[in-house]
Amino acid sequence: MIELNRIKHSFTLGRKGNERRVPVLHGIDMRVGKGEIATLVGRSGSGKSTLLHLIGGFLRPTEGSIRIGGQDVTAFTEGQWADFRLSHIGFVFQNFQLIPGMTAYENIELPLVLRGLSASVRRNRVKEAMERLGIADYADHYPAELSGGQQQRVGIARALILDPPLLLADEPTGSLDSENEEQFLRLLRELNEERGLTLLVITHDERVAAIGSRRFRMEDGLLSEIAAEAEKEEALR
Ligand SMILES: Nc1ncnc2c1ncn2[C@@H]1O[C@H](COP(=O)(O)OP(=O)(O)OP(=O)(O)O)[C@@H](O)[C@H]1O
Repeated sequence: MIELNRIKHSFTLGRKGNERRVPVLHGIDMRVGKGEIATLVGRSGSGKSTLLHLIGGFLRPTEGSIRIGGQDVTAFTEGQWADFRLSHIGFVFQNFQLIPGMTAYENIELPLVLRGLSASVRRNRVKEAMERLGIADYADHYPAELSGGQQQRVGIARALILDPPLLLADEPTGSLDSENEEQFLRLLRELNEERGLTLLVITHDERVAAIGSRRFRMEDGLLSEIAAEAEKEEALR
């Protein structure tokens, strides 16, 4: 589902004429198969979010290539990325990124509007998603009128309303208490089992990292697989 080949990324800092390049990712190879749950840990500033933004098409790699769902997306234009994201990738962030001037219902409906679906199809799908996530009573609430856990569920409903095969999450439980975190992890596992949803989750939290069938670590812009390391140590014993 995700295939990264020799990915390098540098940011350019400073004023024009006096720029300097700051290398952040130094050659990343990563394969995540369909239906896998991948988790990514690593110190602050190690390059985790940069990697996620590359996979989501918000940044372009300085070198290397990216395939998602078998498609080479490396040279996609902005327009191609916008279409591709809508149908292939859902995003969940720590601070939920809901649109404050829209109700919970309208936030979840937005991807369906962008997709040009009819009002009756939209109504049925949003209703079903809200019931599934236990937020049907909050349809008319604005984000500021919802708890953190409820906002997170609205964010997930919006991310998955078009049934994308891949969900990318950046510190999704960072603002949740432990009860909401547990509910959220249960939901991710269910979605993975029921729909074969592929997940890539960045986290600082060991409990979240533990749901990964594939566990990766970023260290100074280099990626390694944790389970593979443990197996290697086992083999050397
Ligand atoms: N737009 C940008 N311009 C310049 N440098 C950037 C930019 N975005 C990130 N960086 C730098 O790239 C490095 C990696 O940042 P990144 O956000 O990927 O780290 P992270 O591992 O996700 O950290 P955290 O866990 O704190 O979110 C950092 O040194 C950061 O300062």
